[in-house]
This record gives sequence, structure tokens and C-alpha cells, in this order.
Amino acid sequence: MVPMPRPKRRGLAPRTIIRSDSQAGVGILPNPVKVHLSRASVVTLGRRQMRVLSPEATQTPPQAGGEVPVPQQARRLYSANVQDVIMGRFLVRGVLGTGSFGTVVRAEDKYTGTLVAIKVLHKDEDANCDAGKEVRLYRKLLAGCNRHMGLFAAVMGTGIHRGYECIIFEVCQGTLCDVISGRYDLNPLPARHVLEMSYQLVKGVEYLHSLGIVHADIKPDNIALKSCNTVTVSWLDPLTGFRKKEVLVCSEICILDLGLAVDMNNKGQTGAGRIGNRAYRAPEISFGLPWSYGIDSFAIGCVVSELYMANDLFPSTVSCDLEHLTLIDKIVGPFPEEYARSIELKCPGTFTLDPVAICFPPSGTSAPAAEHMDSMMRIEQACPLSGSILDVALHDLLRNLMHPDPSMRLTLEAASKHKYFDRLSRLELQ
Ligand SMILES: Nc1ncnc2c1ncn2[C@@H]1O[C@H](COP(=O)(O)OP(=O)(O)OP(=O)(O)O)[C@@H](O)[C@H]1O
Repeated sequence: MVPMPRPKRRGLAPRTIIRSDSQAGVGILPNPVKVHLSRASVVTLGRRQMRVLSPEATQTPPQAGGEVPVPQQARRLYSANVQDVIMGRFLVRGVLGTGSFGTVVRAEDKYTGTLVAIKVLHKDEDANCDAGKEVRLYRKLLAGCNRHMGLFAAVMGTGIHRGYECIIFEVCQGTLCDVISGRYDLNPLPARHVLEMSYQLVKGVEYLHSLGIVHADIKPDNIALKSCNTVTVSWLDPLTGFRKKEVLVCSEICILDLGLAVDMNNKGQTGAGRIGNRAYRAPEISFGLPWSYGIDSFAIGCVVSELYMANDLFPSTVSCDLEHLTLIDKIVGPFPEEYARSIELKCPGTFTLDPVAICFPPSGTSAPAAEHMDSMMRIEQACPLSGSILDVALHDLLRNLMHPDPSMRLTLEAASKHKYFDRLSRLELQ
């Protein structure tokens, strides 16, 4: 049976918490701005406006019979119709996903029968700027003709369809989000697959860094599987004995979506503004500080932890930056004292210093205590990463990838040489 696309695990809720750029540089928001989103709204994030889709606009509920439904007509979004022909050549077969910048459809080349993924970028001035950037970054990757290119979905061409900019990609099958959420019933992944996928992820993004590009949106939704083919094996569960289990035939992955990527060659090696998904966001971004390549290391640490645990690292119910930072402190912290002092100087009211801890709930907050109750319970129940990651070498790698202080965080070049990867024997990427 063809698995149905699931809504992204971390899709934005109808009432989503967003901080506008006016707060950048003055630290985190104690009381986040709550914005009621209509079906498709434009909000200011960082220095640009960005389309945010409400769940109704992004979810495509499964239909009986395995057919992929197409999204309803939405303003400025490409409305995919099965049998639509893109650029006079590609027959639309279904929708693979819809994101902030585009609708990605599976399509068949009517001349060769080849299946491709076409990202049809939303039609608005801002998104089209990003289209140009995304294409330029992919061209930069291609120009390198580097062997790491296999770790990115190959770009097969670009074009315009009914005024929408399109990028044609190699089609991949499913994402790590599907794997972690249990859609393919692959959990727990064999340790070997966690190792191989982690290594590819580290090497792929390390390659981006070597070109001066920060991906800035590493999350399980943006890592695809090259193939979802599985075999059934007999698996010895220490508690219940032998049972049948599905295992991927091949652990090859593919990094998607350079839509938010930042070319640091033009930026003096630091970026600014809020970027990426909170669940994978490095603390310096939430503090409103300049950030750099380390934000990808942090996000990769989160993704690898989730692959290993087959579960979220930070709960998707986290309601504000301060709660997220408190969880970082508890799960992969503590924040080093010197770093906390330097943040407190720049963003007063973020830390208490004796002992060092994030101020959560913020002192003097106007929100009634009841509003913080769920957050406090989540924080109390969170356990340090060492409680969940039993493999000592992997735990060490993750602690260093997710070091709360970016100046002490492992670079991906160093990560690729970490002792956890010593046990790789046959990966060609070495
Ligand atoms: N080459 C591909 N093969 C298969 N599925 C793909 C491919 N590219 C994208 N997708 C699917 O489409 C979804 C949206 O694509 P993408 O992330 O590029 O769009 P976006 O608008 O930039 O999204 P975001 O909001 O995450 O920035 C992905 O999460 C993935 O599920």
C-alpha cells in the first residue's frame, strides 16, 4: 500500500506564537506575541516577510484507494490538479508536500516516464526572491561537482508554469519526519542506520559549510529517504522475544530545501534574525544574537537524537522561547556560567545568576500562573539526554553538537571525525 503523506509534525497551529523582528537584539520575549492566522497569512520573521500557512491550507487528508489528494485553491498558491501538465511536459501525479515557500508535486515526464518532484513556488514577490536564491544555491552546489552532491536532491531544471517559478528535483521517498513519527513502522531504527544517516547528514551539511552556506532549516521534514523499500527481519526483543520487524533496505538520505539557506560569503560570517523551526533552533537565535554555522550543528544534534529515540527531543507543545531555552538547559545544558553572564548583560532578565538558570516563568510576568502550569510540568518531566541515549560515544557527539554556547559547539568538520563514526567501515563517503 502506498503510504499517505502526513501533515508535518511541527506544522504551525492556528494560533501560532511569533516574535517580530522589532525585538531582535533585545533578547527573548517573555510574553510571546500571539497572532491569529487565517488560511494563509504573511508575517514578519527576521528581515523579511514570510508566508505562513494555517494547517487547513497545508493538510491534505488521505483518501481511500491510495490516491494523493490535491490542496484546495488558495490565494497565490499553485493549485495542483492531477493531470495538470507543468511546462508542457510534466504530468502532475500528486502532492508531496506544501511548505512556506512552495507546493511540491510528484510529476511524470510524459516523454521519458521519469518521475520527478517539482517545487512550484508560491506566487508573491517575496517568495520569488527566495526562488532565485534557492536556485542560485543549488547551482553553486552543482558547480562543485563534488561527490557529496548525492546527499542533496539533484536539481534537474527550472522553469515557469503559469507564472509560478518551478524547480525540478530528483524525487525522494518519505522524510525522516515520517520515520520518526512511526509512519513506516521502522522504529526503533537499527543502530547501524542511525549511524549511517547521521554520518551522511554531517558530511552533507559540512559540504554546504565548506561552500560558505548555512542550511538554517535542518529538521526531519527536510531530510528525505532515497528509497523506502524495506525487508522483514526477525528481531529479538529482549522483553518479548522474537518478532517480525520492517527494516529499510538502504539508509541513504538526501538533504532538501535550501529555501532558508544563507550564503555567508555575503554576510561577514554571521547571520542575524530568527530563522528555522523552534524545535531545532539553537539558543543564540532565540537570544536574538548573531549566529553562524553552529546553528546547523545544533539542529543536526536534535535530528540525530530524535532518530535514535524515535521521539521528539523538545516537545512540540513548547509555548515560548523561554520555555524552549529552559528545556535546552535541562536536556543538553547547563549553560556555562560565563556565557550566561554575557547573555544577561545583553538581554537583562534572561538568566538568574546564582545559581545560573533561565528565568522561567519570567519574573514580573503578567500571565497568570495557570498559563505556565503546563510548561512547568513539561520542564519538570524532561530528563537529561544521557537518560535516553545509552550509547556513550553517540551521547558525547550529541552533547558537543548541541553545546548551548556556540563558541564551544562542535563544527561539522570535527563532528565527522568523532569517535562515534569510527565504527563505520564501508561508507563510501569517508
Ligand atoms: N525532492 C523531493 N522528493 C520528495 N519529496 C519532496 C522533495 N522535495 C520536497 N519534498 C516534500 O515537500 C515538502 C516541502 O518541500 P520544501 O521543504 O522544499 O518546501 P518549503 O516551502 O521550502 O518548506 P518549509 O516550510 O519547510 O521551508 C518537504 O517537507 C517534503 O516532504
